[in-house]
Amino acid sequence: MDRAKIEAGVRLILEGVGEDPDREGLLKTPERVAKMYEEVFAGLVEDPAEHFETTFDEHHEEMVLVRDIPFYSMCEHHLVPFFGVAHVAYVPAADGRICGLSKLARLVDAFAKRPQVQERLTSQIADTLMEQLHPRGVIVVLEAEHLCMSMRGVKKPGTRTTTSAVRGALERNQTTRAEALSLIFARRD
Ligand SMILES: Nc1nc2c(ncn2[C@@H]2O[C@H](COP(=O)(O)OP(=O)(O)OP(=O)(O)O)[C@@H](O)[C@H]2O)c(=O)[nH]1
Ligand SMILES: [Zn+2]
Repeated sequence: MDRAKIEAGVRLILEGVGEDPDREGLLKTPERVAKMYEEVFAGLVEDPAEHFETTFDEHHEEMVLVRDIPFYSMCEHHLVPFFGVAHVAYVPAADGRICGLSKLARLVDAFAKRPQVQERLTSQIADTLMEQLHPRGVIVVLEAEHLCMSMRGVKKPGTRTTTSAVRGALERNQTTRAEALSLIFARRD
């Protein structure tokens, strides 16, 4: 990532809004923001497939669901955060492999840490899981609040957007899909 370019851009934004980028409190702001962007856009320089180098041959053919994976992403239209939880479930194939549970959360992060729209983030997680594990099916559900809808524009704080991506057997088999959805949306208390 080109830190100098980000810093120059932030300085221009500060000037653009009528601030003085040379006043004490703002002196290090371009540098801080550049460091922050390196962190929140780290997914741009990461290959999500790398998280699936280690998998296990477990012959488990029932559904695996990791629910409530917190994520933070950046809306590509306004460059403000959208954030919430991801639920990722897959059904391993008969001759298929399972992955470490943490890898599902790493996969979510790899795609969340980019300029995104929620729909694409959801599909990318599902498609990569299909490619890497060749499972019978995958379902990914994301629930998120978009700050571009809360703090500005239409100003509707508290709205949550739910997106889903269903692949493979879960797409075809209504009973398995219903089971996944009832586990995902089961009451938490
Ligand atoms: N589908 C989709 N839309 C998004 C997402 N994040 C933000 N948006 C929307 O992207 C749209 C951009 O619309 P524009 O009309 O180009 O931009 P705008 O004038 O700033 O729109 P307002 O937010 O309505 O003020 C807005 O309706 C946002 O709510 C997302 O993840 N998915
Ligand atoms: Zn936005």
